[in-house]
Amino acid sequence: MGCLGTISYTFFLLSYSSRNPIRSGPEGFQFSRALKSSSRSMYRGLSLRTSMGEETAASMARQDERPSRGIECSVRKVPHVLTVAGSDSGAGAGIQADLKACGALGVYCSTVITAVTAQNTVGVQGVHHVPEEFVGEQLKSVLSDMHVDVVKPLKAALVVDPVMVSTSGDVLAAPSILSVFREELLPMADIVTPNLKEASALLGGVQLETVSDMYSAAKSIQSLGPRNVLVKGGDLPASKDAVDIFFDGEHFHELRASRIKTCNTHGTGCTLASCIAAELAKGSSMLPAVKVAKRFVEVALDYSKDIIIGNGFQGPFDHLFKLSRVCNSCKGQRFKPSDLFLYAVTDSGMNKKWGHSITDVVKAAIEGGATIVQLREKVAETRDFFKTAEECLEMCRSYGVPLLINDRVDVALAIDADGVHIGQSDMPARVARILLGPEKIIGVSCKTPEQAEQAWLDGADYIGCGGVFPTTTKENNLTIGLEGLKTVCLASKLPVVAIGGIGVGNAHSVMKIGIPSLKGVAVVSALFDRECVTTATKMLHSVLMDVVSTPN
Ligand SMILES: Cc1ncc(COP(=O)(O)OP(=O)(O)O)c(N)n1
Ligand SMILES: Cc1nc(C(=O)O)sc1CCOP(=O)(O)O
Ligand SMILES: [Mg+2]
Repeated sequence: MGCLGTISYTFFLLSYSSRNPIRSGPEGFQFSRALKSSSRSMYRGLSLRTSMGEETAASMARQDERPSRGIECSVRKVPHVLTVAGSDSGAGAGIQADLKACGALGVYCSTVITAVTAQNTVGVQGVHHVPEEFVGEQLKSVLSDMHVDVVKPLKAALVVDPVMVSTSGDVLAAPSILSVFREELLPMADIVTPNLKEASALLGGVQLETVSDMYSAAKSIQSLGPRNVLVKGGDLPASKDAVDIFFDGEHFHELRASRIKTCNTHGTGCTLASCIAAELAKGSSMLPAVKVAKRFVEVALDYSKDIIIGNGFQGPFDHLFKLSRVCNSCKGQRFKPSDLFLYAVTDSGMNKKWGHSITDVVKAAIEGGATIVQLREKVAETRDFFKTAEECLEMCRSYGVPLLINDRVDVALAIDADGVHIGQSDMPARVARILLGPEKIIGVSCKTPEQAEQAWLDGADYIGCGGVFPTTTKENNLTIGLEGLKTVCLASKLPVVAIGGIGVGNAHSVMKIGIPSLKGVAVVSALFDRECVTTATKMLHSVLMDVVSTPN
């Protein structure tokens, strides 16, 4: 593919309030003027509303003037990215990548199209530029309607993805674009995300061949004006990992991801920049946004490494790698969040104390109302654990109750259990997902919103959140309290089960926090450190039923 002339860069303009940002970005050299005038007017609009007081009141009044849609509804703000970019008919990059990446990260994305390309996995066959005035018109349409949802804009941010040389080495920009980047865009940017070739071009053609060169490049590019720089080292020769260098003007961060062996890398740059914008839209600060974005791309590539779409050298990947799994669960074939309602976690020490066999306590818990069982054997020999797990699986299957294995992905695989529960120091959830495949249930212990976000990205099905109360069952366990539980439940995109010191005396207070993602409680001693496990489980079940059947 040759130089595409006007398909010369993509940039994203992002302005946001704490919950409701707007991002936009143009693609095309001829578009820079339209962009500049549009962005100037956007900034004017924003600064008006930023000044609070009368202007904010006026903005809110305008919202109140919105025509009724005929339904009573409470207002819920949605993080909102506006992207201004070109269309890719092959749907791996450009606007299509932005839409998919934002959708996958739970962010609304509106679009202004600057060019329409005819392209596929082989290359770009044609480009049709949208006239500058019409690009401006699209911008105006979106912003004049949707800006009213931005009640408290705090600042504007600009993410610049300098699309000049693609990962496949295609030259996408005329040399003249360089001065536009250096003089106009970079000084405005909050972050710029060049790959190695683009970084080299921005710096007048310097050779970038080592990680140490990338550090110097990040520093030099930052001196051109952007607040943050991410030099992407995906093309670094002889590098085992995909190394990127992030520089915020003061500190460097070397971000590493495993290098996925796949040809399906078309659109990784667009996707990374979209994900950064989406995370910023959700209120993240820059470095965490970059980390989530990098991880998203790594996981998406891994999920898509074997897919075949098109006959060319560089295929697209599946941004919505979650979709097939969501659909499966809709069909009820695998995990149901309601299974977390009364989650029984076994303990061999307690069984020994009461002279119970593990199969007996699992049966007793299920007969008392347990909706899912986890075998948590911390001291058993592998051979014994395997045998016990096989017996318990047979028991659980006969009742239609899922059986998960604590920590031991190997044992889960060996007996074909329904899934695993893993903690922050166990096998990484993304690796467990790869080993177990898309159908098995994976739960991850999380104490913070960041861990919950990561669990979601890693392909987990639910999170276990605790310790809600102090417990003697797990040594040195940090207690996060009901407040900590609330914070994680509010942030989690996955269903949550609360754990730690929960029993008949306090289960009510846990479930009453009333956050929809909280689906139940996971319990060890209140079920198994008892003479009669069935009675103990029935009592807890009845407390939980009271909560769900009592109106607020
Ligand atoms: C449902 C549930 N939530 C949390 C945990 C704790 O898992 P982890 O942090 O890995 O600690 P151990 O259980 O392995 O000691 C859990 N097991 N189940
Ligand atoms: C296994 C476990 N994980 C926890 C966490 O906080 O992640 S607390 C815990 C022990 C829960 O036992 P009990 O119900 O007896 O308090
Ligand atoms: Mg564990």
